[in-house]
Amino acid sequence: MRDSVNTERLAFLKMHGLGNDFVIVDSRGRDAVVTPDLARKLGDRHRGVGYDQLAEIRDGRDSDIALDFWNSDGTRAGACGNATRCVADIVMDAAVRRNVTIRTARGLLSAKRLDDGLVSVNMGLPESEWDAIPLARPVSDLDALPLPGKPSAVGMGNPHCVFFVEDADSVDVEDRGPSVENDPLFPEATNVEFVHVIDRTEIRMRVWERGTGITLACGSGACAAAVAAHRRGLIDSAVTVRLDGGPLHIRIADEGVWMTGATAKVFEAELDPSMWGTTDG
Ligand SMILES: N[C@@H](CCC[C@H](N)C(=O)O)C(=O)O
Repeated sequence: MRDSVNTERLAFLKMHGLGNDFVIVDSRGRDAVVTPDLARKLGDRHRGVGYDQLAEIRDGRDSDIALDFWNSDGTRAGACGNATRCVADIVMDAAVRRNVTIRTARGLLSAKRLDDGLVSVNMGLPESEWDAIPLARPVSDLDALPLPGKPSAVGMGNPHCVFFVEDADSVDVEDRGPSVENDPLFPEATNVEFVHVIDRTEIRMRVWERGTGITLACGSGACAAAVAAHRRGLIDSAVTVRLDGGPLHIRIADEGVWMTGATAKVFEAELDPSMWGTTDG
């Protein structure tokens, strides 16, 4: 056996949801191709393509499609709300449909196109047990974690730590994000949100994403922020989350947390074979 050079070009699509940007690889009808190494290489904004998350589309068994998510540092993510909306957008377009079901590590999600063209996804019910979020140990109150600032912990298929601050715009996210992301209270690390309440239907949020860093928007983070604010009695069940990249509309319902917002295609391209290694020949 010797290594032979991979000559296959890998097609991908670049999309974004409010500036939260994604590389989308369609692996339906074949084995998965994304590895931690490929995810890291592709995620490099200088030597690769650059993205916040990579979404690999897989064949669905009990759903229309399945989705795997990767962060730009090569780690896996259990949920990615904006990438789910972006993929739902193109899958619904291709099938000339207005709804789609998507199997993710988080569970079975459903998405639909609204009359105004925006894509809405039901991100499921928030996790409210410490070991499902997950936290490293039980805490007496998920809305007053034993950390400076007493943030809230919310699981949306991935962990979130939501800080309520006076002014989200004046938080040094790059300074505060990484230490919370890697606090031992979060055995799988965490996404970190800084939020202030504008009124009962509007909040402002900035985010530090686990495995990626500062992003212009985070869909699961917006859901987590709304859930935390609602649990604290600060907002109604429908709220607009004002992110650096634009607004996301969140509605907390009995069947799950709905997230609605814009999606955009950027370009389609093919990855040079040299970028994605060798195969045994
Ligand atoms: N941008 C995403 C969340 C991405 C996953 C996250 N970084 C993690 O590791 O959990 C979204 O729109 O939800």
